Amino acid sequence: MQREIVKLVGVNKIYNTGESSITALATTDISFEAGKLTLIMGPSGSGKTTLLSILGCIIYPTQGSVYYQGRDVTKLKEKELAKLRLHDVGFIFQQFNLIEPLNALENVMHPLVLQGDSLSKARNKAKVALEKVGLKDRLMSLPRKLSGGQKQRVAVARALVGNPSMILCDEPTASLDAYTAEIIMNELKELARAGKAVIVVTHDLRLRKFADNTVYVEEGVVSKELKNEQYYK
Ligand SMILES: Nc1ncnc2c1ncn2[C@@H]1O[C@H](COP(=O)(O)OP(=O)(O)OP(=O)(O)O)[C@@H](O)[C@H]1O
Repeated sequence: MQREIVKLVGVNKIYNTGESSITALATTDISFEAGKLTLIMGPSGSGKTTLLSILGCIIYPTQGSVYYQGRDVTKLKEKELAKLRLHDVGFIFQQFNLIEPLNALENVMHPLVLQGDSLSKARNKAKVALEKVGLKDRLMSLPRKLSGGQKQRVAVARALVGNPSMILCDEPTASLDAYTAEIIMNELKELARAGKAVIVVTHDLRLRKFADNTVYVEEGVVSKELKNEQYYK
C-alpha cells in the first residue's frame, strides 16, 4: 500500500519584492510517498528550491495547504514547524553544511542532542548511522580532513540518524565527481527502499536512472513531463 508522506493542495508561492511580485510556484497539487525517490528537476530560477522549502516546512506557501502525514502544517506556528523539521525531516545540501569545529561523530550527534537525547544515546545512534554510510573509521575526523564524498556521507548520516520520514536534498551531488555522486545516489536510493520519502533537487539529467519518479518545474509550473530539454545541457 502506498503511504503518502507529504501532499500539497492548491499551493502557490508569490514573492512580493516591493515594486513587483514574482510567482515562484504556480498553483500546485502534488504528493510524495514513502519508499520512493523523487527527483525535482528544472532550469535555474524555475522554482525548485521554493518547492523544496515548502515541502520542508522552511517557508509557508502564499496559498494552499501542505499536509504532512495527513496534518495541515500551514496552520502551525513557526515554533511547531521547527519541531516538525527537527524530528521528521532530514536535509542534505550541496555544500554539506557540516559544523567545521565538530568531528564527524559530533556532527551526526548534533540533531539528536537538539531533540533531547542524552550524549551517550546520541553517540551510539550516530556511530550506527556513520557505519551505515561506510565511515566507521572516520568518526573522529574533522570535516576539513574529509573528502567531498566523505563529507556528504556524514551529511547523509546526519539526515538519517533521527529516523525522519522524509529526506530533502538540494543538489546533493553538484559538488562531487561522477563516481562519488553515484555512491551518494545509491545511499539515497537505499534510504527510499528503507521506507523514507526521498526528494532530490538536481539539474543533472544523469540522475534520472535513480528515480522512481521525476517532476519538472519550469517557470513555477510543476509537471511530470520534461518540456525544455535544452535547459539541462
Ligand atoms: N526570497 C525571495 N524573494 C524574492 N524572490 C525570490 C525569493 N526566493 C526565490 N525568488 C525568486 O523565485 C524564483 C524561483 O526561485 P528558486 O530559488 O525557487 O529557483 P530554483 O529553481 O531553485 O533555482 P536554482 O536552480 O538557480 O537554485 C526566482 O525567480 C527567484 O528569483
